[in-house]
Amino acid sequence: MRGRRMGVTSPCPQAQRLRDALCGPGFFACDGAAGFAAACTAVPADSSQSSAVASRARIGPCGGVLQEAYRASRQLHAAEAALGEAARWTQRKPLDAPRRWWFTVAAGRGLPECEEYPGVAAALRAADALFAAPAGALAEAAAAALGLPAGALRGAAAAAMLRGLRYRPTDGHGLGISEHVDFGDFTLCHGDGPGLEARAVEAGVQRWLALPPGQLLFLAGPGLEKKSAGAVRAVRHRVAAGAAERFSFCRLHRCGGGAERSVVTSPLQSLLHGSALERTSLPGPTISDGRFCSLGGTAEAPPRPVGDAGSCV
Ligand SMILES: O=C(O)CCC(=O)C(=O)O
Ligand SMILES: [Fe+2]
Repeated sequence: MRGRRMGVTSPCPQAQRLRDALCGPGFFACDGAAGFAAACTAVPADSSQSSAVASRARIGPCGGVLQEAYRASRQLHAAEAALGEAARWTQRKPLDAPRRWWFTVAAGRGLPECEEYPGVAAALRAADALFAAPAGALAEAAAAALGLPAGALRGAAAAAMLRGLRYRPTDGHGLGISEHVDFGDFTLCHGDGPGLEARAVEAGVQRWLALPPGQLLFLAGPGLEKKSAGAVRAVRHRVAAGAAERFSFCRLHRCGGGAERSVVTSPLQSLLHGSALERTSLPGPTISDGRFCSLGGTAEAPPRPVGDAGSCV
């Protein structure tokens, strides 16, 4: 069933590319989603800097909402860490010797409000909305590209939960999160440093592929696998232990959190493409706005090399 075509008639090149990525690896980098375009990956972590400064450098100075969200996440995690077992907003795993901590932003769940952590809740809600916009566009585009009934993935962007994760630095042994698939239709991830790895199968050989930090990454989930009758496979992924503290955001879509409602999404402002993954000869889609076929010329835009910081310093 894997790679089976799903009854799409004359797909536009971008929809074709999206379908190839979904039915192939199931994961890809989304380059150019509004608010994520400025994320920089070129500045390597400098061991002479504090991890917070190094992380900021990797996110880039022009990340806007995202940069504020990472600042808020660091602030919340630091405050919670100081509380130890009395922490109220974060969970941790493993319980006895935690390697990662996370808090959740979702409908019906509280966030630390103003007096306690000034600006934190607002920054995290803004981050949630930042992820929701490309999620809505991707849900529509993926349904169309796969030939699923219109609206098959509608509501996924709203029924979501955003996790703000922190990984402690390690001696490089073990894993921050062991191998798993997420729940829901798909996950969008963004990390401030390396660590996230996806299982890729090339020529029948499986290997762990390091996914680039500082980029918005799409990972197919079991919901999409089921809805596509196995044409798309949920992506197995894990987080490798790293020498630097790592922060990330992951938004899981249609995962039972939040109310089902249709969302009106703003179009993606420029390109999404799989540049980082193309380096590894895995296909990645070139996607423009929620309709995908409307900007035909952009499909030919050359891939941006990994680590190209663009206008960011
Ligand atoms: O931190 C990451 O980049 C991935 C986290 C993850 O896989 C998860 O929370 O399910
Ligand atoms: Fe995950």
